[in-house]
Amino acid sequence: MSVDTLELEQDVTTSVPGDIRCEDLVRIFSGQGVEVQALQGLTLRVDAGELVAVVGASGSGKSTLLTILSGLDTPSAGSARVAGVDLLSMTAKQRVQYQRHTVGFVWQQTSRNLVPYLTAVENVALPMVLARTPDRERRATDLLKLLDVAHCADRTPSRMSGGEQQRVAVAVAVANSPRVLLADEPTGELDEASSVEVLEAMRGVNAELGVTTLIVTHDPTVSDHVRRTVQIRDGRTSTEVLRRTELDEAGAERHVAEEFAVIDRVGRLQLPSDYVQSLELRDRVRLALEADHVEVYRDASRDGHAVPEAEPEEGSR
Ligand SMILES: Nc1ncnc2c1ncn2[C@@H]1O[C@H](COP(=O)(O)OP(=O)(O)OP(=O)(O)O)[C@@H](O)[C@H]1O
Repeated sequence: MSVDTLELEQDVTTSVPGDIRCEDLVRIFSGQGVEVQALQGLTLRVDAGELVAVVGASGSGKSTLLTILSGLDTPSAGSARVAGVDLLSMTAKQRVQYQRHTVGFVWQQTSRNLVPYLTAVENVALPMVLARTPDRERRATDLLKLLDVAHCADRTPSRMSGGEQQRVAVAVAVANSPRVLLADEPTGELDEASSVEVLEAMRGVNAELGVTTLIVTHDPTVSDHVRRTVQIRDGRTSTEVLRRTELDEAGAERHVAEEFAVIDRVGRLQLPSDYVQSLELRDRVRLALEADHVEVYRDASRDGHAVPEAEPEEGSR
């Protein structure tokens, strides 16, 4: 389905760069004398209209980040802004507005996304009833078509597959034209084929509606469906994989994926653990600044070798 058949209320022209901006985000959970630092200075920027996946091992802080971005939890320190809204200083009333209009969510549990006794079209129309959006049924029908689940319009969730339920859930999440769509493990309960359908449907919604989309998952295959994948490790963004398509000499398309380390505002970066392990780096490393790159060396003094002298800086005595 093309965009012109779906009336868009999304005004992407008013979007400013950096629809999601988290800086030095910290979330500490404390209880029974134990403190857990779920987020340890996380920095993340997602521009308007981008589709980004956040991946990471269990316990790395993905859900904590998403719960904060959805306005259900507040960070202990740092800053978090979504579509210009400061999540640390929202009033209760602003929070309701934020959750109703600025962000849409898709949760892992299909049962959490849909009302079981309503049909698909009624589920999609429901958030629009609360927002008093006109022409609800037509928009709901158009969204179901966009998500390729028009055939489910009159079915209740129990008569749909898991993948169909999640695609209807995406339609519900974007019903009120949010600026940002957040999804927490949207394919967590699905088989591989259904997961691909849901991820492709989310990609379609991102492309057609221009809604900034963040998918949080532990499924590394999500990288095949998005152009940017951010890896969280120990409550911090560590690396990013950017994918692009280029033409080779014969004019054939090929997909290229490049991995980058994330560097924060003050210059901190985390080396990939396989680099650290393969060179047995620990405690400290020696850095050398070259014309267009930085070199990282194992601390030779630990190995009992003489430490090579650093080159004197030009102009120094
Ligand atoms: N309410 C809470 N109270 C105490 N600790 C918590 C709470 N929520 C999360 N944590 C801890 O914070 C850390 C990060 O948890 P989080 O759920 O964000 O990770 P995750 O990457 O989403 O993991 P998973 O993929 O298993 O869902 C974990 O060590 C977790 O045990």
